[in-house]
Amino acid sequence: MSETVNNDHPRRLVVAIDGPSGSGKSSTSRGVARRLGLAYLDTGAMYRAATWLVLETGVDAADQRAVAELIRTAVFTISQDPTGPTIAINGTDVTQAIREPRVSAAVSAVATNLEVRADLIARQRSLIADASAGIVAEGRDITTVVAPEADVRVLLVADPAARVARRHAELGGVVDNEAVTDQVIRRDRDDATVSQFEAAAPGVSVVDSTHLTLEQVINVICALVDDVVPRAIAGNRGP
Ligand SMILES: Nc1ncnc2c1ncn2[C@@H]1O[C@H](COP(=O)(O)OP(=O)(O)OP(=O)(O)O)[C@@H](O)[C@H]1O
Ligand SMILES: Nc1ccn([C@H]2C[C@H](O)[C@@H](COP(=O)(O)O)O2)c(=O)n1
Repeated sequence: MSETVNNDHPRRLVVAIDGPSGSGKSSTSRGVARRLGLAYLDTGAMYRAATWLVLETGVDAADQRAVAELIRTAVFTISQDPTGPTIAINGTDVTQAIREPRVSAAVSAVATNLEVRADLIARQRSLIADASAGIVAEGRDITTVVAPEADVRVLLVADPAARVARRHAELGGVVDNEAVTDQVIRRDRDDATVSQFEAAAPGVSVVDSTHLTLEQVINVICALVDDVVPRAIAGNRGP
């Protein structure tokens, strides 16, 4: 399907999207960024890359100071192209490796390390500030902590059953339900101890994707952008 891209923005547009696991943040954010000609930042990928490094180096994930020190000195290299985002840490491309179940199982331990959070939040703010053509950034605390001043702030939600089913399908239906439920529901419970993504903060629009196709969700968010920054996408909607 061809898509019309508009990058003739009247000003630098920042779109912030938060939500629980499997709500569709990554797919939706990439679609919105593609349609509006914006960069794309997957902040979850940064926590995953940090976790990959912890596992790779054998640092004890429970040793919060050691983990924080390891990440503080790490170099992240991130491509913000929504058609093919990549991430490397200390020179190793981990774009695929960070999706492995061992990383998904361990990531909350790193993402709930408050020193690591402070470090990655600072890096994310700077990446957003440097995105000269504007950006769609997604995660758990973008609307509330990383970029509360974003032009458009969205909390993307979906019923837990839909989120587990989506993740199950994404993993080819071969991973047992208990493991998938752990990846989605248990991880949300742990992550929610440090970020507020279960209820919308004031000024944040809730979009429920349970009964919407991906295309419909992208349309809803582009319409929210249109409301806030009319010239950003006027006349440039994709099919
Ligand atoms: N509106 C939708 N309808 C049906 N399936 C969807 C929809 N949005 C996304 N999906 C599918 O659901 C799965 C999870 O989507 P995605 O990875 O974008 O979610 P996420 O919120 O970024 O998850 P996580 O936070 O765990 O990375 C993917 O397979 C994606 O194709
Ligand atoms: N801004 C963010 C982004 C992500 N996390 C945590 C939550 C997840 O456990 C992990 C990986 O995210 P995902 O790729 O599943 O979206 O990182 C966070 O705490 N804050």
